[in-house]
Amino acid sequence: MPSTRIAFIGAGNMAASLIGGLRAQGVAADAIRASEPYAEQRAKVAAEHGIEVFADNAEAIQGADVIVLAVKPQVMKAVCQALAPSLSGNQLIVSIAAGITCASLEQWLGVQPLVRCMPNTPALLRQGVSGLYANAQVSAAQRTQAEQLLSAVGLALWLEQEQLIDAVTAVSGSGPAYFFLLIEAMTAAGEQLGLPRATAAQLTLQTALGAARMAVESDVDAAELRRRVTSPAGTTEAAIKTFQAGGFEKLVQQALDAAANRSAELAEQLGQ
Ligand SMILES: NC(=O)C1=CN([C@@H]2O[C@H](COP(=O)(O)OP(=O)(O)OC[C@H]3O[C@@H](n4cnc5c(N)ncnc54)[C@H](O)[C@@H]3O)[C@@H](O)[C@H]2O)C=CC1
Ligand SMILES: O=C(O)[C@@H]1CCC=N1
Repeated sequence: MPSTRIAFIGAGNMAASLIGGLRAQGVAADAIRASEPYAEQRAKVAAEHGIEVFADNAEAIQGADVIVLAVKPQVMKAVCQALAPSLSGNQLIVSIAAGITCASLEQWLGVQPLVRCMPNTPALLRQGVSGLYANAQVSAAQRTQAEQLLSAVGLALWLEQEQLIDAVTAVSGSGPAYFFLLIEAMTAAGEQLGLPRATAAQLTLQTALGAARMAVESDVDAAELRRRVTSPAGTTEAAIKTFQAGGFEKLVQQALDAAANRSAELAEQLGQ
């Protein structure tokens, strides 16, 4: 993104991941600014990425083509309302907040080109995935800018309907935590079976990595890969039958429904 100037409002985990991805792609430090109320966090992000980090949000957005809203959903209204008078009409706003709709952002900021998106924490390793939705004010050039921003840290997938952001949040936004939970549970179970904890952890982690890479790189789907591990009347079948007897698929659906519902609920609670 050679000539695009980007300002991040909030320099926490997700902003730092995005900034790291942009810098790794060769975006110049002086093309990126950020704002952050905590002095310690300002110093950390400035030192790590070589960018200027301001205490004042309005100062950070001066001259920016793209403004990334990376604060928690609960403070978004106050942040936007305070920022609104400092915006110039055609700056592209990219919000990464869970459960904050374009309608709310338009209400707080005025009508602006807006991209609402949902990234995830593997962005830190440039292995993230994001769903993006653009409102009608976003130009083709701004769509490209938003896509380049999110592509710097992983895959970026456009959505035709804003509502689908709730589903993206449930699948991939929160998704890393589900895999971490499985890693925690498998490590603990391996330890219960007598393995030293460190060995159980290594076996689990390398298996997760190997399985994910196989699923990504193979030309057959996950169901077929699973079938190939599962010998008739063997050990895998014994484990899979146990998962399924406990309602595994139904539980996963219920969990993702809960996440999507919470995203919609946040929009209700924090909106307008
Ligand atoms: N953590 C995750 O897995 C994901 C988070 N998100 C969204 O990203 C957003 C940020 O989340 P995180 O980076 O995890 O949180 P975080 O708490 O690490 O970062 C938020 C930052 O905003 C700063 N901040 C607070 N008040 C501010 C203000 N008035 N002006 C400017 N900055 C202010 C905080 O000091 C903090 O550094 C949230 O809206 C969340 O919904 C989206 C996808 C995944
Ligand atoms: O838990 C959350 O609300 C945020 C959004 C997706 C991941 N973390």
